[in-house]
Amino acid sequence: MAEAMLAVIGGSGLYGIDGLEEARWQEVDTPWGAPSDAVLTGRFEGRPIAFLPRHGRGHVHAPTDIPYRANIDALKRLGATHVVSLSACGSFREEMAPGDFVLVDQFIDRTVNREKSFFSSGCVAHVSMAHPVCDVLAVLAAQAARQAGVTVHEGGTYLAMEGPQFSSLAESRMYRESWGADVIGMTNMPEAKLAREAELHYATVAMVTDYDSWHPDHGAVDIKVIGQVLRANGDHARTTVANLARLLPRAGACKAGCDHALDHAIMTAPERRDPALLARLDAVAGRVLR
Ligand SMILES: CSC[C@H]1O[C@H](OP(=O)(O)O)[C@H](O)[C@@H]1O
Ligand SMILES: Nc1ncnc2[nH]cnc12
Repeated sequence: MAEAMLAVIGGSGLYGIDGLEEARWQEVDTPWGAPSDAVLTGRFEGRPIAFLPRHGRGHVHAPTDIPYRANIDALKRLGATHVVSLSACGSFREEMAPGDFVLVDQFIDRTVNREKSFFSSGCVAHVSMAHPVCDVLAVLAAQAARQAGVTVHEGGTYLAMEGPQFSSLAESRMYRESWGADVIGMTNMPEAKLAREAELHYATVAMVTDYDSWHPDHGAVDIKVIGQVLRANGDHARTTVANLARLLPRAGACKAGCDHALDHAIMTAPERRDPALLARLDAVAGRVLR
């Protein structure tokens, strides 16, 4: 089995991490275009780690325009086996309060304007998304966040909306009351789908910044308040990453079978596959295509 390597995708407010040995920002070319930014690589207590700011340094990419495929391909190409997303989110639950972290275990994908798969005509594949999160990685991330002093909620459904505008009050109520969503954000889809196609273990640390717009005592979500919570959360997020890097070597096999998600997924007959598409799939699907 390949040595576990942690990659972190940093969301809003998290554009770098400190304390890496041999730290360097590395440009990575991918067949899917350029990633959001260069990737910060290095070692943490001797263990390899990669960090990619999802919106780019200086927050240049809107949720719709993030190059999700290039990001996942670049991390896989660098040798990552485990990807943790750190993401700001709104909360639909009273008990999931601003400052808390939620280890999401399900997603509802409401995004409509993004490239969602590495596969297409010429190499068709269907992976399972029944259990989109790596249970082993999520448990370790929860432990890492608790060690950092954060209130952690294990399990929750993340609704991914297109954005960039926040939800209306009617949408906020519908997601909360009828759809059973627990948190809301704009970026974890198609990221989680692509990580599964690339056979990466994936988990999300959803950092609650607000109560969206449903809460009678909190009024409408306010970007100024989100910014304040994100700044206050910065140290918790960075300590969680450091703790997780220490815990990761303990990761074993997961129930979702993340690292062999493509075992029976490709439908297109070998002789009918498009060589140009196969070439683009070298990193994400090389294990089953070689
Ligand atoms: C800054 S609030 C809205 C913005 O923050 C979240 O991004 P990320 O998941 O990268 O932390 C949310 O999804 C929106 O893109
Ligand atoms: N309420 C909210 N809706 C969507 N994305 C968010 N990111 C942080 N808070 C959010």
